[in-house]
Amino acid sequence: MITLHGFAASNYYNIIKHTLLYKEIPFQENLIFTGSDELLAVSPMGKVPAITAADGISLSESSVICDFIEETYPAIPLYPESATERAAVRQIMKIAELYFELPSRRLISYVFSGTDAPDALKQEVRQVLARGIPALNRLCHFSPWIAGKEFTMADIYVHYVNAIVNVVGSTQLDWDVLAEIPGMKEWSKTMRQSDIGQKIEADRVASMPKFMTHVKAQIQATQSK
Ligand SMILES: N[C@@H](CCC(=O)N[C@@H](CS)C(=O)NCC(=O)O)C(=O)O
Repeated sequence: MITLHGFAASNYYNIIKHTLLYKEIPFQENLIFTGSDELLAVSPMGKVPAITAADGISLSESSVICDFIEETYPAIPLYPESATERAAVRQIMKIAELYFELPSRRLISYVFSGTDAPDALKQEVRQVLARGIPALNRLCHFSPWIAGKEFTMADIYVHYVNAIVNVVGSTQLDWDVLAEIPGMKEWSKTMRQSDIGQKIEADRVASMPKFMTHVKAQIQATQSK
């Protein structure tokens, strides 16, 4: 059975969890926070998520894990059959990661600590998001799914990317970023209201107290160095 390592407050973790649930693949969850040797043993960069597959091999990096899961468990597919359409799905995922998730993530420590990020940093983040928005506008269909008629890995991926974009936009940038992409908010609502979306959100909310205790301990440890 697959073991999913990490914690339910992580949006990347939830990409993999949603994928496993959607594809009806049995798995167990192993709660590990960042900064532990246990995590380094399964994730060379010490990042969440990681999985240990049925054959004992461990993998990290969410897009790599997504591809591995798809190739190993093709019965309920999350990528189209045609190579061109598969690439289009991956293009949406990559652009969302590079120009939506990663710039927003630069402000996440300020969200957790409840402090205001420096203006220069906010400006840098705004500039990248401002290029990501028209790119996603060009690529996303919402007809009804993000890449078109079929529900794909891009729907799962972008939904959890948006979790970070949303919280950073509202608390640090005073910017409703998703409202800039017509159709995105309605599609987000559908994703949130799905059975799996609701289960993952409930698990995330339940995990928050333990996670915040861990984050505060990390902040204190950094400050006392
Ligand atoms: N590129 C990685 C990013 C994963 C990531 O940044 N995970 C966060 C948790 S949401 C993490 O482990 N942060 C700790 C760190 O960056 O050291 C992936 O796609 O899986």
